[in-house]
Amino acid sequence: MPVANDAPGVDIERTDGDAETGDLPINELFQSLQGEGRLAGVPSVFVRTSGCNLRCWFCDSYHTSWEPTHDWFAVDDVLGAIEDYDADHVVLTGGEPLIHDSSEALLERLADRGYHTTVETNGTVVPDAPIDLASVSPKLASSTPTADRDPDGDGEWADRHEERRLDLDALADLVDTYDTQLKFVVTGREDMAEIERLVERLRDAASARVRDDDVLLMPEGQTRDQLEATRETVADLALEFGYRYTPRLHVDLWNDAPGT
Ligand SMILES: C[S@@+](CC[C@H](N)C(=O)[O-])C[C@H]1O[C@@H](n2cnc3c(N)ncnc32)[C@H](O)[C@@H]1O
Ligand SMILES: Nc1nc2[nH]cc(C(=O)O)c2c(=O)[nH]1
Ligand code: SF4
Ligand SMILES: [Mg+2]
Repeated sequence: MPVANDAPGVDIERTDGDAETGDLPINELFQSLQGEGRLAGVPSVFVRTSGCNLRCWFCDSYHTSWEPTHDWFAVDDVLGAIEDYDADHVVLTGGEPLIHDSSEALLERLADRGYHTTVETNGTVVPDAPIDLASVSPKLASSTPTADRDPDGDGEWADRHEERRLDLDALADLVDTYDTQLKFVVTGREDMAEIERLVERLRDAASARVRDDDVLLMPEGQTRDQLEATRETVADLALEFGYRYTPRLHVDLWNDAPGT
């Protein structure tokens, strides 16, 4: 449900608020099967915040990054909307959910209520909040919106994206603080050298162990047709390098329609 257009099944009051008031900019809130990662297939409520500190050219949530749309909601009301569903798992995603301080308040409240929480994050921000699974997707060089790939113009985000996309200290902190999966969007074999180097550096920097099966390769693709073109290559790379493959179930099932 893009909450900016009437959201089916969710009846919460918009506020006039902003970050100052402790509200959250919400792009959509819906129930689906977790499509990615270790918990793929688990029914979950998804809370998608709006706004991101990066601009991946392939972002499948364009309306939270390149062209953000949202309404503001009080954390209590977001919690109420989640509780309207019969679910044990909540996935907080975006955009980049951890750029909002109020995401921490929401995570605290969800933990108090006994929900299992997954946070989908690009790994550049370390929160101070309880999280059951940190689903960290560090961004590779192949994500950078160079002029030829900028969906929105002439590459004006390329430098900022490049400067911000990897923060080894933040990644090590996340790995040391939370149960973490590292979920790389793979566009082709060219990405593997960077993944191997990053995993090695992270193993040196972090105290916690990073197992090969904590490293997930996810094919790039926003549509079934695009995935069709990348998934077999990426599955073969997972076999070759000994990492885990993750499907994108929601794309296979529903072609990544809004609210899925
Ligand atoms: C939209 S992001 C939101 C969370 C956070 N900003 C991040 O990037 O991890 C959710 C997940 O979708 C992945 N993703 C985004 N666009 C994709 C695409 N075109 N193909 C495959 N995965 C994609 C991201 O890497 C991340 O794992
Ligand atoms: N079904 C489904 N699973 C997902 N896992 C991570 C998602 C995300 O956008 O962060 C996502 C999503 O958008 N839909
Ligand atoms: S970090 Fe996540 S939300 Fe931000 S642009 Fe990249 S994929 Fe989209
Ligand atoms: Mg998604």
